[in-house]
Amino acid sequence: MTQLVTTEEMQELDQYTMTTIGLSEDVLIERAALAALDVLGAGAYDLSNVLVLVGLGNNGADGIALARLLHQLHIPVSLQFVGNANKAKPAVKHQLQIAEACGVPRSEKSDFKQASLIIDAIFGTGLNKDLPEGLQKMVKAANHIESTVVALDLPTGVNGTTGQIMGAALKAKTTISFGFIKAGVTENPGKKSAGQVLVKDIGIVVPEDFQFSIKEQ
Ligand SMILES: NC(=O)C1=CN([C@@H]2O[C@H](COP(=O)(O)OP(=O)(O)OC[C@H]3O[C@@H](n4cnc5c(N)ncnc54)[C@H](O)[C@@H]3O)[C@@H](O)[C@H]2O)[C@H](O)CC1
Ligand SMILES: [K+]
Repeated sequence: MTQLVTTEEMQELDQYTMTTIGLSEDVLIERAALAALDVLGAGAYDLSNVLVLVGLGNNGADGIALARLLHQLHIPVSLQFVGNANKAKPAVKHQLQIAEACGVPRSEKSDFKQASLIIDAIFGTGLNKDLPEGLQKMVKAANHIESTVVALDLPTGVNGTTGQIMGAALKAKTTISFGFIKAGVTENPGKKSAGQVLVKDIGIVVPEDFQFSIKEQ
């Protein structure tokens, strides 16, 4: 049986786990990164030159933590910020500090064609409007050269609740859903962007009396 969630429900469960249960944001980010590493390590992906694209929110924090884990395993990886890193959330800046201390390489403007695998850690459940023009162009360029993309939590550009495309959406080979599968990757057009959808437990706790809006399938 699969329980689907809306992005609002996922955010509520994230908050409950952090504020009521007391699992810290950094622990959830680390578990998300370890869960993604588990998928990447299963042998189905070319890890010869991994490019991690990171946004300014916690989806980006997941990506930076994953880049650090890959680097520590001597896998060739580089981090590229999408957006102004100075405007990033504290959790992102903290992960960046750790990654830099571990020597994770940064790239300003990567050549997607050189990457054997792109990790999409730009937007997750926090996407709340159409992608900025510049990012839409980048997404269309990456889709055009058919880069292999693994999306963390949601493919960037897909509305996690409705499955609508917010201007443009990265086309992923695999989407690694943290905690629960978001409804948006089960409905077209979002479903077409998500590729194979996996779900990985990262320790999210559901309150006894929590009412899911989507019936379990
Ligand atoms: N919340 C948690 O405890 C955990 C979340 N995890 C991961 O984090 C994302 C959700 O993170 P959040 O910071 O809420 O949002 P995003 O990273 O998806 O988005 C970043 C940020 O960007 C702003 N924004 C939204 N839409 C746009 C837009 N079109 N243009 C520009 N900027 C935009 C908005 O302010 C967002 O906050 C979740 O998917 C998980 O991957 C951890 O895995 C676990 C803990
Ligand atoms: K993403």
